[in-house]
Amino acid sequence: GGARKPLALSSPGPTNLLLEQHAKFVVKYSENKDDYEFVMSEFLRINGVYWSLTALDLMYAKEELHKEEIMSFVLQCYDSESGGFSPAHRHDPHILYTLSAIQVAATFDAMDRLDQESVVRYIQKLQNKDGSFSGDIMGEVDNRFSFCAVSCLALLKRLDAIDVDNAVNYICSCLNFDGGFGSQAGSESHAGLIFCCIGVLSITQQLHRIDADIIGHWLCQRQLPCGGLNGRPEKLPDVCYSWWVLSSLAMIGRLHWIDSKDISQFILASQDEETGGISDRPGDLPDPFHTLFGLAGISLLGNTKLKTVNPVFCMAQEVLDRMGIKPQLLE
Ligand SMILES: COc1ccc(S(=O)(=O)N2Cc3cc(-c4ccc(C=O)o4)ccc3N(Cc3cncn3C)C[C@H]2Cc2ccc(O)cc2)cc1
Ligand SMILES: [Zn+2]
Repeated sequence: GGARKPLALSSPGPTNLLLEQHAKFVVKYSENKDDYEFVMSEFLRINGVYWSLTALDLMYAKEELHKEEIMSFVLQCYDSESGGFSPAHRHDPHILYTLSAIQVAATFDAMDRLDQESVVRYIQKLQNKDGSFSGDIMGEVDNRFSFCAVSCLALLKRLDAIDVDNAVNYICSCLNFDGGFGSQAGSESHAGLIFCCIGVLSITQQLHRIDADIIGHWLCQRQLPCGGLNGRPEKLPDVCYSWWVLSSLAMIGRLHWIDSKDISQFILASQDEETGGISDRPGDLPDPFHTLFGLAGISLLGNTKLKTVNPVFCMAQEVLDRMGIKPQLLE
């Protein structure tokens, strides 16, 4: 009980961006296929490919990975019976992995390798009568899956394949009194779900359905004395929340409301000087997931050593420009 003591940064840690070391960390992580963690993390493998590839792309280093090798891995995850993608060969398909597969193909400009019509049908079948989306045939409903579905279809240029109005109405039915969104109607507000719901409204050009000042206020309250951002009140700061909060603020045109110097310092202090990579907070072990979202957050805050990142898709902006995809952003 009682307010947690603010996370005192033991040492300010690294204050400059260790780009070369992060590129090495990400490449090395995806190469050591034998160790225990790598095998045990098979359930997230294709997501790990998206996190690693996008982190490298933002650092102008995506050539470090072999396009053909990765695209053949992605296609091994394709389940031709359902039209969906699994995390690794012979696992069950899920909308989370289908989004990662499409994001990797888009980044490599290899969308023509995908059986696009079947993927569209897979996503179509996941929409429920109330407009919400399930993640797979097990039927669990979550606004994360609405974001995945709408993002996939936007990248496939096939938003016409679902009932967009019903999907938007379901999202709006989940708006909480504090201006935030949770996983389902009535769920507690959470920064990651606010990102997903604002992302759906941005892609469907419906951002006028929310009050940017009220949500912007809730998002700025996520910043702690140590500079880092948390995902909900009373939680510890975490680098990946800097992405969910900053990208949400960017979509609603309120990014200038947050103290960008302090949050940059928190992300830079979460870098690992020995191994490279970024962890969830200073002193913890780095991983590709937090490395991507830390770099994407720093890019959003204007660091020009990194490519411009699109706040909705968390991919290099140049990829969306090449594909002519323009989600709505409030000024
Ligand atoms: C180490 O424990 C976990 C817990 C959840 C997951 S997850 O896949 O459900 N997921 C993404 C996630 C990934 C990692 C991670 C470690 C090594 C790698 C290799 O690339 O990636 C670590 C954490 C993590 N989480 C959990 C988390 C992050 N910050 C706080 N927590 C509790 C997020 C979780 C959910 C998720 C978020 C975004 C997304 O695009 C996909 C999944 C993965 C590992
Ligand atoms: Zn995290």
